[in-house]
Order: sequence, then structure tokens, then C-alpha cells
Amino acid sequence: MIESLSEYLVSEVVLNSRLRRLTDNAMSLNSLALKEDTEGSLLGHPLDVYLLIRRMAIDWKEVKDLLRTKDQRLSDVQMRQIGGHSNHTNAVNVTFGAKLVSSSQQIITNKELNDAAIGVINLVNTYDLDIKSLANGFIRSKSSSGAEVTSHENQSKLALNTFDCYLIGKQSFDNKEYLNAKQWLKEAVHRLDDMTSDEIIADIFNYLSFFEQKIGKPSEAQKYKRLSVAIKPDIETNELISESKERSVNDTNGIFGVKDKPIFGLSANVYQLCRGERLMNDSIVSKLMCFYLNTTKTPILTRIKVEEMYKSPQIVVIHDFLSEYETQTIISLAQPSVFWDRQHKPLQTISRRIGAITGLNMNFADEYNVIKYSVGGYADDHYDGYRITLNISWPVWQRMATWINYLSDVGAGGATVFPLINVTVWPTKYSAVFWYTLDKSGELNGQTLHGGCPVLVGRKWIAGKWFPWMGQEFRKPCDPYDRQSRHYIQ
Ligand SMILES: O=C(O)CCC(=O)C(=O)O
Ligand SMILES: [Fe+2]
Repeated sequence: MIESLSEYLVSEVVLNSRLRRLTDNAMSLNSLALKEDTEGSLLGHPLDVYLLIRRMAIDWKEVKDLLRTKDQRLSDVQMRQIGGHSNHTNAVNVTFGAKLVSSSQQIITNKELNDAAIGVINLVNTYDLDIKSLANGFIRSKSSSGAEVTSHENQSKLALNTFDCYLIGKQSFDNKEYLNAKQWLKEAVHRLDDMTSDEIIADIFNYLSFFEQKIGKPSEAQKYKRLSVAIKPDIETNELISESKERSVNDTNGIFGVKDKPIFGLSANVYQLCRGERLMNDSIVSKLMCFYLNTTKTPILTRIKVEEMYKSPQIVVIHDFLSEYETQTIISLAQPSVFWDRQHKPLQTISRRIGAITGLNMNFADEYNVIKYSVGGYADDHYDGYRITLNISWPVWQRMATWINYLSDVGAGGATVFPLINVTVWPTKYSAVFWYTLDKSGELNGQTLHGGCPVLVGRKWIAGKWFPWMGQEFRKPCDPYDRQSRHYIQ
């Protein structure tokens, strides 16, 4: 669509500068998005993703309107694909960025724009990002322990404008994150220009007046109110900013600025773990070891580097497990995302190594499940098996263990976290993480709850392999009367 519109515009020579600017912006963002699909490295910044969606939602609507008034020939211009992303991989996309990519049939809707704003808010909350820096295109954490991604390549190509900060501020308000909302709206004020509509300016001042009133600064509130009314005399006053807004503030037990809505996970420590804070007791940490695995079972195994992340239930990271060739093979075969690995030679070799390390029978393992997370993509906390009790029959499809290969490095974020035992596993290309979900008794180990943190910068590719219970009874026999023992690798 962008290309056909552009051709049309060039031929008409009736362009005004506004139209030219809008199309130029969209063209450069569009080529960014297209490049991303083939090279996998662009659109790796939250603002690039947000801005692309905004351009599609807002600017194109404007282009369309401008053209309509100029020339009815717009109807000849095919409103075809946005972004041209039809050949995206079939891998699961748990992300607001990917939503854009897959919704190529239609003009992006306001709902998608709001989702993009929510994506930005989620990242701000999870990684405790400094809003001022982010609005300027930099990713910087407020706290010293948080994500610190300040290198040049992690700066967005474009900073946010008044409308963006206003939209994200309003969305934060709806999420009851009032302090963040206020900060976003202040950023909106800093960016006011003659492109901003009076409607929006008045609304920003109206919100700010409301915030100042709430935190007990009536004179500041008055100041903003005057500004707001000067622009739009008929604007609702503070007191009337609407019943629902008033009520939603009271919902937070009167504490102004409380973040009461986790985006994923059940507990606050999920966020801390995602940010890389160390929460594990020193006494537990001191017992964790790194070692070379000795096995004579297969000659392929020479030096397998194992790092214990937790003792019991045992969670281990296998460093440098895959080669570049093996990694690329899995990624290229990941269409469709589930496939039989037995036909591919490199995959057979990988399987033999996994079998030798874990002691599991690979003939009964699931196929790889390859997942690509884009910026903002995450996996909610979950167990890989079902909670069942011993008095009911043992389903053979119950999952017993999980192996995850990390197929990429991640610019920032994207850790795999176990919030109940304070374990953070950082995704590093070529490495793998492994744990048993079931104890020796056959019961699910309640401490293996885990999730994937939102990707902050870049991409995260993983290939997961689950092991159903069936087929492992001779390798890892269970004992329903042993309620203490766990399974271990080898
Ligand atoms: O993305 C992650 O790090 C975890 C994914 C996961 O737990 C799963 O696919 O079952
Ligand atoms: Fe999982």
C-alpha cells in the first residue's frame, strides 16, 4: 500500500509538505519492518515497534483523509497490505509487535494502537524504566539493579511526540498507574507543538490538574485548570473529570500512584527476577556448582558444561550445548513450528546428546516447539505438567521434564524465571536449560512454576522439548511411596 500510494503521490505533483512528511516517515518505517523480517534484527526497540504501529494507525488515516479531500482517485489506490509481512514464520508470536506483522490485511485499528501503548507500559513496569529517557528513545532503568541498556544501537530511531506520550499517559491512567500517567503527560507537555490539536492540549492540562488536586496541590491544579479552560472553555472541570475516573482512583485504597496490576506472573518478585535482582538466599547459592558432566554413554559427549541453578528440584543450564550450525538448522526447520526431528541428521545428534545428559529415552520425547518472541513478548507463569494426585490414575501424557534450547541472545530482558524458588535463567545463544517437573513419586513439583519475562530489546528464539511420562518408566522409574526423592540428570 505504501508503495502504491507513494507512486500516486509522485505522479500528482500536488503534494503539500504535510503529505510528503507523512509518506516519507511511513516509507522509512515500512522498510525497517520489511528488513526486520529477513534479517531478524530491526524493530528490536520497544519504541520502534510502537511507532510503526502508530504510523500505520494515525498517519495513514490522515494521509487517506488528506487525499480524499484532494482527489477522489484515492479509491483507485489499493489499500492492500500494511507492512507486507505475509511470509512471517509460523512460530508462536506472543507479542504486540507481532500483532502488527500478522494483521497485514487491514489498516491498523485504534485498539491495536492502544495495545501497543500497553506493550510500552508493560515494559516500563517490568523493567522499572525511566519514562523521560524512554520518551526520548533511550532505554534506561530507574533503579540501579534494573536493565541498563544505554548503548547506541539500543536507541530508537525516533523519539515520542505529544500524542504518543498523551496516549500512553491515558492508558497508564486507565491501568491505575497514576504516577506513571502523570509523568507521561508531563512529557506530552514538553513536546507540545503546533501540530497538536487544541482538544488534546486541553485534555492533557485537564488530567494534570486532576493529578495535582489528588496529591494535595490545589494551586498547581488551578493553574492547569485555567490553561485547560482557556483552550477549551467547555471542557469538563476537575471535579467532573468523570465519576468513573474518580472511582478508579479510590480503588487503590487511596494510595496515589500504586501499581496494582501485574501484567504477568502472580507475585512482585517476578519483576525483580526479570530485572536480574538476586533474591536467592546466600546459603542456597553457596551450594550451587558448575561442573563438567562425565559420561561414557556416548562418544559425542566430551565436555558438557553444567551450571546448577537450583539443587532440588534440580534446574541445570548446559552451556555451549548447540553449535551455530545446529542452531540455524532448528530455526530453519521451524516452519511449521512443530516438526519431527527424527528425519534430520543434525537433530538426531542433538537428541543423542540430550539423551546422554538427561538419561531420558529420546524415542518418547515430543518434537521441538520453536517460539519466537518479539519485543514485549512474554510467557505467563505456568507448570509444564498437570497437578494430579496419586489416588487417581496416572495419565501417560503427563509431562515429566522440560528441555529448552536458547537459539538466540536477547538484547535485554527475556529471562526464564522460577518465581517460587527465585531462579533467573538468562537466555544465551547455544545454551539450554533442563529440569524435572515431576518428582520421583510421580507428583508435580510445585516449585517448578516458571515463565518467560518480556523481551525488552531484540528477539528471543527458543526450542522447547517436553518429555511425556510414558516411555521413561525404565529410565526414570517412579515410586509412589517415595514422597521425598527427586529426579536428577544422568
Ligand atoms: O520462554 C521461556 O523462557 C519459557 C517458555 C516455557 O516455559 C514453555 O514454553 O513452556
Ligand atoms: Fe514452560
